Amino acid sequence: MPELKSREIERLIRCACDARDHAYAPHSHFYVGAAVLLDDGEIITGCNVENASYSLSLCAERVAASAAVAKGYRSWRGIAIASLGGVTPCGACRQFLSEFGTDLPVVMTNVLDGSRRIRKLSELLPDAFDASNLPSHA
Ligand SMILES: O=c1ccn([C@H]2C[C@H](O)[C@@H](CO)O2)c(=O)[nH]1
Ligand SMILES: [Zn+2]
Repeated sequence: MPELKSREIERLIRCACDARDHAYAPHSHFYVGAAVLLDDGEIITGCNVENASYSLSLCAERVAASAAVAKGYRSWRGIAIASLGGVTPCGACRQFLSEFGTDLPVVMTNVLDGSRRIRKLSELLPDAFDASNLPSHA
């Protein structure tokens, strides 16, 4: 994928794997890390944060994305997700991420063997709901 250089992908994956070490997942025991690459090369990470009231749990992707926004960064070059099996983001996260760009490259890594798949967010969520669907949109 032209937008990300291979050394950037490796760095992003490493950060997502490191963030996964902080995952708080005492209920599912499914540990996930995510890392967002910013335009200036900085990387911001997140992990899943579960709750005894299950539906309050936060996915790693949304934690990382929100942390980036909270630091003032809304323009990203890519996101990596590290998990057992290299899972794809859930539907809620696809929608959440699409707010900030449908072209975003999503790197999904299996922590067991380092294998990865890369897809554009628009491939994972075609025809996303966006602001143009709102009545207030000009
Ligand atoms: O892409 C994914 C898929 C799942 N999870 C989390 C949510 C929950 O804490 C646990 C099990 O679904 O994994 C993520 O963080 N990202
Ligand atoms: Zn999710």
